[in-house]
Amino acid sequence: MTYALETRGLCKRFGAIQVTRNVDLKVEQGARHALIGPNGAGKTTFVNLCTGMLKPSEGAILLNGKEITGVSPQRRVGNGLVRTFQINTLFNALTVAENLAIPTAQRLGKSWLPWGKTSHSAEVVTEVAKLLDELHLLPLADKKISDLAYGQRRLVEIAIALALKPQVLLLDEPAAGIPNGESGMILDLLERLPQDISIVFIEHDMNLVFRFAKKITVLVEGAVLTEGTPAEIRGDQRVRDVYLGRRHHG
Ligand SMILES: Nc1ncnc2c1ncn2[C@@H]1O[C@H](COP(=O)(O)OP(=O)(O)OP(=O)(O)O)[C@@H](O)[C@H]1O
Repeated sequence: MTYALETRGLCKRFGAIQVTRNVDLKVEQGARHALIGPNGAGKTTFVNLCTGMLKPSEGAILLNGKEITGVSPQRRVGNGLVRTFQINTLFNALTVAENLAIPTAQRLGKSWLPWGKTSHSAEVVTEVAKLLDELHLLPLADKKISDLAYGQRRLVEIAIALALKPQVLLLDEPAAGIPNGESGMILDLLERLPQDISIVFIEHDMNLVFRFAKKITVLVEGAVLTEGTPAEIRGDQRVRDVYLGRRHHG
């Protein structure tokens, strides 16, 4: 079986500190795969290893069966492995459509200067409108990022990653900072994503995790504690112990 994304024996050490321990993760095609674990479990480090922002100390990363361990972060994006960007990478003075035009133009190999109307490419404009429509975000198209509510900015972040046409999308805490009870707007968007995109997401909002994930991997102290379906993870006493703050010894 060829996995959309796979890691084999992935390890990361910062000097004497081992942050990722022998992680074998298999992300199936079209997955809705959550990576959970307490603070400091190594989730963000794992994502950074997958995207190439960090170099592993040992192990291999495969995208659709092809090893990408030594491939640059930019080429990984070109190969279809995309992560969400943090909010502070949005251009506040530009509109939502203009923010989306930048990665769309990049993917289509066109230049895009929002302030130079003559450089507007019809293809970019059409693609942006199509994406906004698919995500039900057309009403936000002409709003400046600075005028959006926090949760809406998080939606734009995901849209920007989608503009790069990912095969594997890594979402780093899509609902972080969104007030309790409002994460529904993120779930609505996630549920509208094309089924053929394989999604790996880190999230602390367990409500969102249990509603969206089909498979959950639990990381503790840099290693995989266990993985399974939401029902299996919900019923696992070791997972409960970890979240209640008791150390795991088995
Ligand atoms: N550059 C670094 N040098 C040394 N230690 C690091 C470095 N980056 C991360 N760590 C350590 O690695 C551990 C895992 O951090 P990481 O941010 O990956 O965890 P996390 O599971 O994403 O946590 P959180 O849920 O709080 O975001 C932490 O103890 C952190 O202090």
